[in-house]
Amino acid sequence: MRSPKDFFAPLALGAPAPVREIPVTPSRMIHFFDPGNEKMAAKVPDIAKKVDVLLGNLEDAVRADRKEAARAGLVAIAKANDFGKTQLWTRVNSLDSPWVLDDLVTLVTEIGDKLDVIMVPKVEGAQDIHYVDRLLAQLEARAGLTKPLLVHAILETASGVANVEEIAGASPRMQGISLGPADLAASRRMKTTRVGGGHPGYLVRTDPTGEDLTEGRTTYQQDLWHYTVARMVDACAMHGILPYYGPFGDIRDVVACEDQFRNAFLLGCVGAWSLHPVQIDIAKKVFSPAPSDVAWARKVIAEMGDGTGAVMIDGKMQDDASVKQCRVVAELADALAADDPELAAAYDAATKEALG
Ligand SMILES: CC(=O)SCCNC(=O)CCNC(=O)[C@H](O)C(C)(C)COP(=O)(O)OP(=O)(O)OC[C@H]1O[C@@H](n2cnc3c(N)ncnc32)[C@H](O)[C@@H]1OP(=O)(O)O
Ligand SMILES: CC(=O)C(=O)O
Ligand SMILES: [Mg+2]
Repeated sequence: MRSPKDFFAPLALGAPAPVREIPVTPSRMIHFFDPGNEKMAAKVPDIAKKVDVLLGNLEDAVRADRKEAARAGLVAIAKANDFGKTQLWTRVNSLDSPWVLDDLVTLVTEIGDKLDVIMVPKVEGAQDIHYVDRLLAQLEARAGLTKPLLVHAILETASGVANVEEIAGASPRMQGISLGPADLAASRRMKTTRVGGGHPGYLVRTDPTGEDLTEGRTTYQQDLWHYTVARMVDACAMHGILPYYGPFGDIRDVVACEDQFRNAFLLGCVGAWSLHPVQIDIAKKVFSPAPSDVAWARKVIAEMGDGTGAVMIDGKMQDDASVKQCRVVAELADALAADDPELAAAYDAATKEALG
């Protein structure tokens, strides 16, 4: 553990100083693509206009014999394009793999100035972040980078969950954490066989109403990921970094995908992954607050004045704690609306109606 006094010191001579605050730019969807897949790569310039984050994936879902092609493809795409405000991230291979060292050396030295965040899979504890932290500092110094790269961890091992608080605070580079439900299920020896989402067998049932135990008993499916997402959100909030839901693998089931994303949004996550173009608009819709919620938040803020005391608004008691929640929603809405005239108009129209 570094001394608090040294926490913000660069870890290599010539490396840029770490950031003091994680930049909070929109990241409602982290759109995954395989940079070695020519069909997908061809779509990237157009997709970049629709997403907050574009992520060149080098890890799982890229075949072993395509790892080098994916890495080279990402270098070529980054060099050939300027994605403007759309962030460019990558997911490198896991730290125990034969590819990760070349991933980091190549990407940082070739396109380190184009990359915003490096996603590290299968993080087990702070030691994994410390390793990446030092290596990145050395490579940043070699590449002459002036802006430090940020690090995002995937929460997808049982030990990662047990250590999530120390992972979140392991380095000033830590930008955020995503839930990785597929590898996490495997690591925990859960008996699911899918990528994220719920399971019909994970349920509670109402009490029996008579002798027949099968009659008249409603069942309610439960959220397999509630505990982990809530714990991840707390760890991230404690350390001033951003939590995300990860992938929803049933691409066809756009309805359940929206539900899973919304659960994460309500619990505090700022975004989720889109694996397929069809999931981009789902994430945009879910992780942009609804106009009616924004209008309500703005109304409470307006009526609460300096935020102290208690008032009744439409029959509901408001005080310091509820106005703080309203500020979270209103500030997020303002940040998103600043770059999206359509969203800004929807928020303003709903606010006008609510305020009369
Ligand atoms: C557990 C984890 O680690 S999750 C993270 C790792 N997984 C990933 O990154 C998966 C990324 N996504 C994909 O590989 C693909 O979307 C798949 C395999 C899920 C589905 O691919 P397909 O069967 O080709 O889907 P589909 O036929 O609907 O695709 C339609 C078009 O969109 C393109 N497309 C599909 N996914 C993407 C994407 N993520 N980004 C850009 N374009 C895409 C396809 O190439 C296809 O192009 P075409 O019309 O020119 O042929
Ligand atoms: C996100 C991811 O990598 C997983 O679910 O395993
Ligand atoms: Mg995984």
